[in-house]
Amino acid sequence: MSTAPKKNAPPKNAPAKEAGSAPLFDRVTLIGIGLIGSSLSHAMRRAGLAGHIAGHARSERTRAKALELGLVQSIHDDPASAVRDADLVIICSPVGSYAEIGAAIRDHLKPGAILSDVGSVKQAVIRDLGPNLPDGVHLVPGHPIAGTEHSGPESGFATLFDGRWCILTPPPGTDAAAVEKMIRFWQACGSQVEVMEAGHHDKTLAITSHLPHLIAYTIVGTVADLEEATKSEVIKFSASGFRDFTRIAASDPVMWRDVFLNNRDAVLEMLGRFAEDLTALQRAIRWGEGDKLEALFTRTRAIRRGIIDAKQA
Ligand SMILES: NC(=O)C1=CN([C@@H]2O[C@H](COP(=O)(O)OP(=O)(O)OC[C@H]3O[C@@H](n4cnc5c(N)ncnc54)[C@H](O)[C@@H]3O)[C@@H](O)[C@H]2O)C=CC1
Ligand SMILES: O=C(O)C(=O)Cc1ccc(O)cc1
Repeated sequence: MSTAPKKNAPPKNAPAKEAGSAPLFDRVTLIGIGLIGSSLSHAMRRAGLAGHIAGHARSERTRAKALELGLVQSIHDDPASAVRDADLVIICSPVGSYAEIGAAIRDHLKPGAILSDVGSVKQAVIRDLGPNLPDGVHLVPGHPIAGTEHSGPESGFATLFDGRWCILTPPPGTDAAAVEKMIRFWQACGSQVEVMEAGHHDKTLAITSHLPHLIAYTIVGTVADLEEATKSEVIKFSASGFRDFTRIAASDPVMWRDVFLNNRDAVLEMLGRFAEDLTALQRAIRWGEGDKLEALFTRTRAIRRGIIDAKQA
């Protein structure tokens, strides 16, 4: 019997919804209905967070799928009509699309509405969505640290955010009640929430998420460039280490292009440090400096054990 958590099980750490209590938001609009947008719909419906979920998707196929799967109660081919009367708008598309979406929706947002997102970088989001927002609209950017390598409206599931962090990066001076409401929203979706400054978020995620993805894309690309006979042997005998890299390197190309283009400075800074450390390892291998290799591998093993212990605590 499988011991994996059920994908539609109630969240462990979310407050239970009282029978008959009003939803947190009367109307929520999702812009972009892929992995994260569809997972949010599942999680919101599980917790009864929205009176009505509206959606915007560019393609006819995604709009039809979103209705068929019951992810939205209304679907719009134009973002401006999708956000009309919404109390909460969550942009769930690649971050490179935000400037265009912001320009299309800003004059149609309801006074008092919260504008949020799920993008993997945060300073660029404030840069692209913050200016020219109407008075009374509250920008509360967010980033769930939860995902998979899959994309599209069929790939979402209700438990994606359970027990995972969601980081909120409201710009200084953001209405405290709007931030508090988004904390409650994400907790009800199953997450633990941390509020942090956007620049700090981008530096932290550059090393914990963006660089690991870049390394995975590189190593799988290196294998792809090997001559055919060697490549088929690599695939045939691939140990789980390489297979883990191939999973990460199967992540959405447009989404990750936009992450690297929009967190350029922090990624380049971490990449520089990584390249120096890699060169030091190369040198240790060349000169047979086993003590250096063993000392590093001992330190990194302790980090892994620390992560596992922290999860179990
Ligand atoms: N995939 C992951 O594991 C995670 C992704 N994120 C962030 O979530 C966001 C969405 O990613 P996914 O759901 O994974 O991607 P996805 O590829 O599954 O879905 C994105 C959807 O946005 C649509 N889209 C693109 N440009 C658009 C535009 N101009 N207007 C409206 N829709 C547009 C696409 O057609 C697609 O349907 C990204 O910003 C990403 O950085 C955050 C955490 C985890
Ligand atoms: O699938 C994985 O291993 C991930 O790392 C998912 C992920 C991708 C991007 C994010 O901004 C957050 C989480």
